[in-house]
Amino acid sequence: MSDQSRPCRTAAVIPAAGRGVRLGPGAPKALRALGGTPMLIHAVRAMAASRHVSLVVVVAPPDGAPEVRHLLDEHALPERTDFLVVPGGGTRQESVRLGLDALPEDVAVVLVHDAARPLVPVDTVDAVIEAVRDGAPAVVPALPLADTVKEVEPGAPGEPEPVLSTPVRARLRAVQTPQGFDRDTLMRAHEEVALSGEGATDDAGMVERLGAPVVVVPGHEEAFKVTRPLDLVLAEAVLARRRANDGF
Ligand SMILES: Nc1ccn([C@@H]2O[C@H](COP(=O)(O)OP(=O)(O)OP(=O)(O)O)[C@@H](O)[C@H]2O)c(=O)n1
Ligand SMILES: C[C@](O)(CO)[C@H](O)COP(=O)(O)O
Repeated sequence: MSDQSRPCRTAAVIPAAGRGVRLGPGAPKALRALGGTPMLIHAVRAMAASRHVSLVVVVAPPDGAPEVRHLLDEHALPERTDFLVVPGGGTRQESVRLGLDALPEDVAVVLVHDAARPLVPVDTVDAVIEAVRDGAPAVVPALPLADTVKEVEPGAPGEPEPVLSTPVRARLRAVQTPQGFDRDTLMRAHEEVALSGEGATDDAGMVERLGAPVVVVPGHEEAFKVTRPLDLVLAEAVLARRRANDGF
């Protein structure tokens, strides 16, 4: 294959099909408002803010693809980026797989980014892409932990749980998204390492099971996941601070 015909585009797959049970009753989490705009639109803009990302695939709630397409059409998004919408599945792993299936052949680098991390800064996105382009098959942004972590023997809800061990905190990282991959490696992981039940909690973990190397680059405090109601309070505050700073 000549250099010119080699696949080279970078695409972002955004799983957005979750219900957001931990956030409480309401619309699917990705469609809930943050600063008056659906969380999903923030996440899409965060990916499209990278000049390297030329395609964004949004994985919508299973029965919500037309609504998501409509949302993308009615919000201002960069013209240089293409957008696709596909319906998602019952687990995050299934939703990511459905997004990967929609990628055109010329995509060589794939980011997988939670719609639930709407405020990731573009520098973090670019750092992940650069590490993949430099040759790492799988890259995760991550931060050191503030809390000490215990491994426990899970018990009944509300019952004391015996502690099994205390991992050395300095060796632990809390991982975020976007996670970046060489496309072939990620496809192979989803084909060979698909896990049943709840599936894998992140894509890099599936690549690890293949035996392929995964590296960590610095994450960002503002790339946190909106999971519980307090996270939404923090996200609103971060957004308000950004908007105030942009005003000056
Ligand atoms: N079947 C699913 C489940 C999750 N996700 C996506 O995976 C990301 C991370 O998941 P999480 O924050 O756990 O979202 P939910 O599954 O919606 O949350 P909950 O477990 O509280 O219902 C989210 O962007 C979510 O939309 C998905 O695309 N398809
Ligand atoms: C992919 C992820 O955001 C990395 O921290 C996380 O594992 C998603 O987990 P969830 O079970 O979907 O909340």
